[in-house]
Amino acid sequence: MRNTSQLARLFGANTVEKISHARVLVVGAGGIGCELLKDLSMSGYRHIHAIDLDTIDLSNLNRQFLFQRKHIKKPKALVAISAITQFNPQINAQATQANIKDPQFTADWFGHFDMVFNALDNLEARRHVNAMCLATGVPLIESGTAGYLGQVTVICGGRTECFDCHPKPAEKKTYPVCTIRSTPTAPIHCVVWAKNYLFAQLFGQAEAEADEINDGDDAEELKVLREEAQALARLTEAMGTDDFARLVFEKAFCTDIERLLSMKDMWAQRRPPKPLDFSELELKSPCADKFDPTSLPDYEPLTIEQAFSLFAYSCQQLASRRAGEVLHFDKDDIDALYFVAATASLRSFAFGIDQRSIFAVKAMAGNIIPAIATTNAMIAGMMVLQSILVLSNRISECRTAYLTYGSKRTRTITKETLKPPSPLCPVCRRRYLTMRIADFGKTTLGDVIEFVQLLEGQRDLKLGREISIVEGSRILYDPDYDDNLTRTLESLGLVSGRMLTLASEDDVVVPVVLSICGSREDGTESIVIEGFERIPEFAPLPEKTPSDGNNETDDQAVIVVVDEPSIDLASREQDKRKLNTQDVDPTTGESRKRCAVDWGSSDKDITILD
Ligand SMILES: Nc1ncnc2c1ncn2[C@@H]1O[C@H](COP(=O)(O)OP(=O)(O)OP(=O)(O)O)[C@@H](O)[C@H]1O
Ligand SMILES: [Zn+2]
Repeated sequence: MRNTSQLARLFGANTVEKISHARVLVVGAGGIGCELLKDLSMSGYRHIHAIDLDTIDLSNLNRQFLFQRKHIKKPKALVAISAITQFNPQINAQATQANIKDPQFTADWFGHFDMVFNALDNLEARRHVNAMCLATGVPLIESGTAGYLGQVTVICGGRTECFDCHPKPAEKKTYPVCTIRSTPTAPIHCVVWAKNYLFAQLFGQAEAEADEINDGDDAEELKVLREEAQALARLTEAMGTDDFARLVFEKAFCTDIERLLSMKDMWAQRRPPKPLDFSELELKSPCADKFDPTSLPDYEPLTIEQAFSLFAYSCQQLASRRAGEVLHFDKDDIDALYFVAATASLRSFAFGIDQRSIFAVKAMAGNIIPAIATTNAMIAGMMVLQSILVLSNRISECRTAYLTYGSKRTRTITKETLKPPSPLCPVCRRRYLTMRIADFGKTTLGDVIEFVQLLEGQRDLKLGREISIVEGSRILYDPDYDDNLTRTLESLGLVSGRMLTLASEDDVVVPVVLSICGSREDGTESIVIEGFERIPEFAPLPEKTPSDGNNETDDQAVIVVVDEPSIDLASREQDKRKLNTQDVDPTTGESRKRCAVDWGSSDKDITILD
């Protein structure tokens, strides 16, 4: 760590003092999280809590530098915290392996931190942390990266835009390694396998690391990886010979599938795959020399014979090029695309999965964005700089910063001032209230409802009489479900710090944080409500017109679309450009950027074998 005098020269002695006392939470110890934890510990932060639900994977090691091979399968948060503690033994860091959305992380728990850093990879968790920070008034530093693009912003409830002030692009799906390697069930799984595994292993950079794998905790998994890499390495020796296509085919669509079939348990509840027969298909298909790939339909799924011919043809083409260069998949490289389309199609035939056209495969394969360590490092650094401004109460100097690359802008990093909360934002418009309850063991849900209805008459919560009460995804009460009315909050598992959502029939939402108040001095009220002074003053929402599809009124109404990438490449390109260009704020008419990255993108997850 830099010594205190160096830090004081950089940030000022007062700020260094504040940094050393600040309690900060880092959510996510992956690509950005590892860089961030290292930077925080090197910048004088001492009270750091990291949380991550995941364990370390072989594929994380190329960019998550706090992790080593011996840590595979160990919890990310724990290993990351132990690594930064070695950099600076004076820090008082804690780690938790858990989902940040778990109810144990109550509003009270969030409220104990001075600042929260999001280093996440999905929209849902980001939105949750955003809501918790707004509810508790804790500043949030939000971040995201996608390939060479990155973004950092600061969210201070009531003062700045929040994460939900503008609709985000739909979230994309993540793919566990075993789905890709062993149990594909959808066309995209086959495309990811063809591109990231088969193509990369055969024609990309030789995979040296598999040879260095040591036996350890996860010897089984590593052994299989090593065997697979070695078997493919042996095949590349046959590249350029007449046998090459047959050997690849037999390994990928016969031997490997037979190996999977031998794991009987795996197929107890699933349809087992069928190995494909090279000789049988060879007899039915024209040989590679006479085959013309341009005769294939671009927009229709291939037949198995067409897929086979395309496979043999593209193998031959790529093998002749591979002799002189290492190949990288590029959706515009026609040989590479043909190989991926053909092998994805053959795998789909083997596993009984729907077929996709070459055009659709191009869209799917082209959408995969690699995670880049340098981008993560730059974004993490910017997060720390923003955090120091927040701690010094210089929020007005905080900026949303964008990292761009390859665009026409001359600067790689651009910034823009923070905007006030959007009057249309369903999350910022909420009235975050605190309900103080004297005794969770005595107060019933019925008491709470009675109290809210009384309050409605006095304070105009805009909930009306027909309210429902939800905790997370659990419905506790609605007008058609009153089973819990006589149950105490304690018996419903509600403890201090949990957040209840009160919702009206018209989707007006009032989040209420439960809190214990002990016995009240006057001994009269068992429930009181606080926080009205924090209610933002927004003008009423304009009447909705039928074309206003975008303005959600409540996050419970949001459907996170999990779909495969659109096959409309032209509009995808337009969408991508939209993400990076100036846009007009509908509420102020001002020109503004929306975002540089896809906040919900988990595409990095599918570069499993990079
Ligand atoms: N709800 C959540 N609670 C806690 N941690 C989460 C939650 N959602 C995601 N994370 C963590 O956020 C981190 C995001 O990091 P990153 O985007 O680098 O993903 P990764 O899984 O480490 O890498 P890759 O996906 O490229 O293999 C991950 O470690 C992930 O486990
Ligand atoms: Zn908002």
